[in-house]
Amino acid sequence: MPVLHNLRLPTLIGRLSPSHSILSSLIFTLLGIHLFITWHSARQRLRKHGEKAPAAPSWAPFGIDLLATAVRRLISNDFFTWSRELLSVPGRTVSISMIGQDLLMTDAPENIKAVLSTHFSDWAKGETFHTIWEDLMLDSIFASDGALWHANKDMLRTFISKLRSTDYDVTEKHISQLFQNLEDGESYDFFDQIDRFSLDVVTDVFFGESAGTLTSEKQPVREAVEDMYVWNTKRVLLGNLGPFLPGSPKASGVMHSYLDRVIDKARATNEESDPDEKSRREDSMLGSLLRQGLSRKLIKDAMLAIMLGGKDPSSITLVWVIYELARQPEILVKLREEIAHTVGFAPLPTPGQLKQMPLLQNIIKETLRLHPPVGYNIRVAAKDTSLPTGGGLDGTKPVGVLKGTHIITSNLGVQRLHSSPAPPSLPSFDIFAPSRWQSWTPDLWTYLPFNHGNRVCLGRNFAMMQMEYFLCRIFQEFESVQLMDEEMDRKCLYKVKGVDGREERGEMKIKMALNTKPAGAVMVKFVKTGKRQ
Ligand code: HEM
Repeated sequence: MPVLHNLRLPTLIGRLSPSHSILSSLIFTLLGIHLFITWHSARQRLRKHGEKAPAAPSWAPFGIDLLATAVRRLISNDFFTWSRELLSVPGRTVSISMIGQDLLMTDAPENIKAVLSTHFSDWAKGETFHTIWEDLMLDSIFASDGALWHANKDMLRTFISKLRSTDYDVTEKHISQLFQNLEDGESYDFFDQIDRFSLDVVTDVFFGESAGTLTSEKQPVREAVEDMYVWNTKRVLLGNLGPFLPGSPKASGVMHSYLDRVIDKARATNEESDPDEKSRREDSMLGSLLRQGLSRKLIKDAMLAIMLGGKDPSSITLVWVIYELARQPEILVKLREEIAHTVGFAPLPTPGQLKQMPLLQNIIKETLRLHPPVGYNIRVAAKDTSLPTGGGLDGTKPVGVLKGTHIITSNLGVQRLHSSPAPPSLPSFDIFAPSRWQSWTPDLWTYLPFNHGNRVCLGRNFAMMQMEYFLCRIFQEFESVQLMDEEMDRKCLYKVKGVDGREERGEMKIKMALNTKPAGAVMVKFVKTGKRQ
């Protein structure tokens, strides 16, 4: 080693024999020819399908600067603003070249439609995504393609798509627990509470046994899921290099031992003392899968789909509803009037009554528009293909896409930037205004919180029922909700630089960790009737 260390490269080359020099020149020439042919044939293949999308500006070799910016903006919860800046090009589609890989990003409705629907079979979740998320998702529906995805979908659809009357009873049981947690006049991190509520409900409904997080101090499962969301989202940004970074074996272990415990308990507790409870357990998804004699692995795939799909997105939507209503209390006053007229404050709402509450429906629609929990989707091209628009100088030509190229479609972007100009009577698309829905119907592909196409959310009816029921119940119980701005400020959640350079309170930032959610704790205090503070 010390000998080699003392040799400089020119000295080393000078000492090579003539036959070695010829050989190395030959190798370099062949390598150069190979690279040229690969580049040329890729260009030809690309041209067959369309033009290039404009490139995101970059100055460093191999787009290292873009990677650094992506990671920095991700960590500072500023990814949405960055993606918006990048997408302000005529065709709303950019090509981002980082560490030797091309990534496309788009919020053009035509392109989103092509990826999710009209060219569905050209796109997949892909092997990279599967490998990165395997420690959390196994082979569940969220990480599978092709025949495996079809099998997962057929299995889950039976259980998720139809609502049962007992779902309301289970929801009510956990709402009562949540109210007990909230009514002591303290302030709470609302996401923490609502996320526990959602997990307890979905596990109770689909596994026949609640995770019981609303009543426990420690939250190992939720913390493990969050750890994996945050770390794996960063790995996803590295594209094909992401799988080379380690996963989170500890967090994954916590998750899997929880699932094992639930399965073992469900197998063991066939002799339930309460006959109603016993039959509800047997009717649950887990009860049914166990009766079918499916392998533990397949059962876990299904349980993970329920836990991941059923917990975060509904919790995120509800925390944004509460955040927005606390900032616009006049909307909450109107909502309570609607509740008073339709249900009253004492009886439990029926499914029919919930559907007859236009303001409640519009509040949910508007929240899902402004704050979609699945703000971005990622896919990879399964073959050479094209996107209908975004290529060429004016951004109107089809974009050619080579097999293996990843694409990020931005639901957040398209839902805040309607393709046609907003009528002057409508508020800006960046503002929370449920009233816009009284006179506005978006085009199909500009509003897709549950996605459209083949991979549309299987749990959307369940989610809508949960959110409608929850919001009606909480505002039957509580008259108002206050944002604890000072507590949030202390945690430095959403400070921005004001005009005079001093920090002031801005909009809550958006954190991207698989899903898109408030970057900081939404600290709230709920106030009961007659207890206004
Ligand atoms: C506000 C609540 C919800 C929103 C906004 C939402 C949104 C979405 C979106 C955008 C997708 C597509 C993801 C992708 O293509 O990668 C999806 C898929 C899915 N969702 Fe939801 N979801 C919600 C609630 C739920 C609930 C409560 C469940 C189950 C109980 C659920 C189960 C699923 C499943 C199983 C899929 C996979 C569909 C497939 O890949 O074929 N979701 N959801």
